Amino acid sequence: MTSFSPVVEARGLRRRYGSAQASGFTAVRGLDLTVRRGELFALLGTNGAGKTSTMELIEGLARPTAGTVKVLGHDPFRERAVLRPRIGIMLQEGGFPGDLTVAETVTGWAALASTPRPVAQTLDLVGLGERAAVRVKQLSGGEKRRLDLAVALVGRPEVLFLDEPSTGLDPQARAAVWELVRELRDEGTTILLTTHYLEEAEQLADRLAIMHQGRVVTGGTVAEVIADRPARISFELPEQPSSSLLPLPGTEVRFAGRKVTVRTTELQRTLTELLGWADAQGVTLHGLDARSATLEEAFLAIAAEVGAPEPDDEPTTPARRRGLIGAQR
Ligand SMILES: Nc1ncnc2c1ncn2[C@@H]1O[C@H](COP(=O)(O)OP(=O)(O)OP(=O)(O)O)[C@@H](O)[C@H]1O
Repeated sequence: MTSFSPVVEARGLRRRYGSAQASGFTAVRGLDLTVRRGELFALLGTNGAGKTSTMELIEGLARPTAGTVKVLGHDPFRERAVLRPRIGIMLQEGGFPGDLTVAETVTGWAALASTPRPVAQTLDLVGLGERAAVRVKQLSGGEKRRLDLAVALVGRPEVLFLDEPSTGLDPQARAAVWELVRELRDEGTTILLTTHYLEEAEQLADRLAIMHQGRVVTGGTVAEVIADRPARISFELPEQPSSSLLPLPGTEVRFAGRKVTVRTTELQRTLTELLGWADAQGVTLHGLDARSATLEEAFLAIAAEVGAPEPDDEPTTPARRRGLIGAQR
């Protein structure tokens, strides 16, 4: 495998729970995903979109119903023993024995690695240094989450899989986890994480994909994902305007009293036209604000646009028709 080969490459992945009959459910429906060496890739999606089901296939914890997945050039399910020392996995629930202490738990996992981090250093990294002697069953929810992260990190993995790493953490602990994840990426670790926090993806991800109903609906950098979404300009006029007064072709203009909101896919051009109009009219645009779409707006629009789940054999969604699927580069 060359340094240009992807670290994770999934093609046409499918995962079906239960039987092939009507009682079964296909949670992953032909998913393509590429994670490059050294990048931090975030997998986002609505509840039940299939993120965890996908992660488990990539982690080698389950076998795909169809399609292929390679991690560091290996089949993660069949070549688990080869991959195990090179990857770190943080599951949604670590489920470690409650009677062991924090230090004993991490020491046990360190023993499986060829060049582990020192246990004390690992616990300090995740903010559990003071809790080393505490039994796992006595940890708070947030502390358990940090123990899950410590176990994933202790083997100095080349690739780190983090399933909702900051869920259940208070804002301070979440910021600390983000900082740690950033440091690990900067040291060269490839990271694939799932999250419900769009801010987390915006802050951390080099690239991301948004899943819905078992498929990747859109992907790319944050800027690429939001590029298709209309930007918004808002301002207030001194008196209630009439729509004919605002010559802004190709935009959607809404009036609420004196307040005006303009949605446009060409922010610079519309803003130039608007300012030219205001200048010519001698009008002051109070509280003028112009901003690109946010990731949250893109996410909500995707969730709203894609309709009810299709039958398994019907691979057509509005998003697929728009050519968005597989857009991640
Ligand atoms: N063991 C199972 N048997 C049957 N269906 C399952 C099983 N596990 C998951 N599912 C279903 O597969 C779908 C995808 O679940 P998954 O946990 O992968 O989604 P997710 O994107 O991780 O969701 P969340 O954001 O809520 O954690 C859901 O509809 C879920 O009910």
